[in-house]
Amino acid sequence: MEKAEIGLIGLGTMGSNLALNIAEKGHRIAVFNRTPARTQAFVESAGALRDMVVPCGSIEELAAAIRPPRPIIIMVLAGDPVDQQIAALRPVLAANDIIIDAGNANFRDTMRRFKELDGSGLTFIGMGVSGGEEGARHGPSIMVGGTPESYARVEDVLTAISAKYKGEPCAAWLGANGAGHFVKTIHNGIEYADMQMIAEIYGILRDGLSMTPKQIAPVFAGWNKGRLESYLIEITASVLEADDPKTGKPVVDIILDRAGQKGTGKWSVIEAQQLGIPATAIEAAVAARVLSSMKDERLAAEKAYGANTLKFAGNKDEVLGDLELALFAGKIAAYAQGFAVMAGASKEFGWNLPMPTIAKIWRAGCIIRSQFLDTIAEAFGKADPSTNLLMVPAFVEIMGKAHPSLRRVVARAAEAGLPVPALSSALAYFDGYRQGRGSTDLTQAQRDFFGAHGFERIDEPGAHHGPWGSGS
Ligand SMILES: NC(=O)C1=CN([C@@H]2O[C@H](COP(=O)(O)OP(=O)(O)OC[C@H]3O[C@@H](n4cnc5c(N)ncnc54)[C@H](OP(=O)(O)O)[C@@H]3O)[C@@H](O)[C@H]2O)C=CC1
Ligand SMILES: O=C(CO)[C@H](O)[C@H](O)COP(=O)(O)O
Repeated sequence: MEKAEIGLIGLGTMGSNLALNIAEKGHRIAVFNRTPARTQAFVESAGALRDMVVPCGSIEELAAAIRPPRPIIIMVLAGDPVDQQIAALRPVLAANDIIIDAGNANFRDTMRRFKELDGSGLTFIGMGVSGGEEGARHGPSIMVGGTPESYARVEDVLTAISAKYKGEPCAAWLGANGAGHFVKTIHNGIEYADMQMIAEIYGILRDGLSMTPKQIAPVFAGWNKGRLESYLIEITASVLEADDPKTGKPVVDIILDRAGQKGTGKWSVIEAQQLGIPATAIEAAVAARVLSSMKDERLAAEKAYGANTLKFAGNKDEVLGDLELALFAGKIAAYAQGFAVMAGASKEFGWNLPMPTIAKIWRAGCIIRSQFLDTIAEAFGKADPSTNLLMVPAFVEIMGKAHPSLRRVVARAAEAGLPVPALSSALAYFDGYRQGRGSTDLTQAQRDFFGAHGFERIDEPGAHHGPWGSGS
């Protein structure tokens, strides 16, 4: 039988769809899954692409089915399963073969795997893939980390299977070793913030304005025709329209309000903290998921304090206008934070991350795809990529007009007792960022008072101490 050009391990949601996408683009693919029944089911579902797929019952069979040098994609759960698959592959592979981890790996694991494979003759690529099931099948956004030479060897396949934005492939080499997985992690961190802010606006519409899901759906659908146009806003409208076949109720009304998470949001926040870069909207989004998981405690607290019955103040049409602009302003702050974290990591790890390219390959295929990313790509194309998005001229103008709405929404939500942690964090970040003289002069004085840590003066260089005497 004709050898396959590429291999793939892991036929779950992402792997099976990615394999069909690769096959559809004319690349014969050998596949292996730990549980053989899944391989069988995959082959049966391949339809017209069946002839392009070579099912394998073992790793040895997989290696033998591919034409060397063999590129093999690992698409299994992140963490130990990836190490297990690498360990299983090593004895059956030869020099110049390429192992590509395409799952949501922690970039620190990716860095370690690069080191472990160094000198083995094997090439490693850490590759972030976004777009969920549909994206994997018809065109994801692909973020590659590794050497430019190893990318060159798989570039044709990756660009062929990737999403296209006005004909441009949404796949790119972003830097050495862990760069691709780091960028994917921050993509997901931004995704968390985006989703949380949308959920907060939905909460205001539902609880503050007493609107039903069917009434809220067209609001989001309308917003999707303007500056908020994005995949997440689009699916929000679809989700709110959907009914539960069992009860006939809107699906959202029967879904338990306990959000899951697999780790990438948390890693974004940990890395932001490690780098000393504020990512407060992402942090608030992760914390909101954690708080949501404490359902029993929340129910007990509602009993203790009483259910909130306050309504959101203001004329409905004006409020809807404010909510739309507030969401946009919050989104700008969250993206500013995400890009700032990537700029910090780029410096720290010597990646030289191409910010305009990152914005470009996020314009289609991925979960946070939006029109807005085209504006970011254009803005970063004209500015130093380490500039905070809030200081890029195009965004100074946009944010200047949008922040009063964010302020009104956060203030009214606070008065109505409606939690808007990501929106309010975004606002506080913006206000803190644009405040020339803040209030940490007092923090510095306190630190010096109790710990003799010293402070800088506004009128003299050097380290100074306050006149506290032995008050500490
Ligand atoms: N779902 C999504 O929207 C996205 C997911 N990702 C990432 O892609 C990766 C795969 O996710 P997804 O396809 O959703 O996951 P699924 O749960 O659908 O599939 C998991 C796959 O991993 C395999 N697997 C699990 N543990 C092991 C192990 N110890 N050894 C070998 N194989 C193992 C499973 O094999 P078996 O059949 O034997 O259980 C299965 O093929 C993850 O890293 C995920 O974070 C990235 C982008 C989007
Ligand atoms: O990578 C993805 C989307 O881009 C995956 O869907 C991921 O699982 C989302 O993260 P979480 O499960 O933590 O919400």
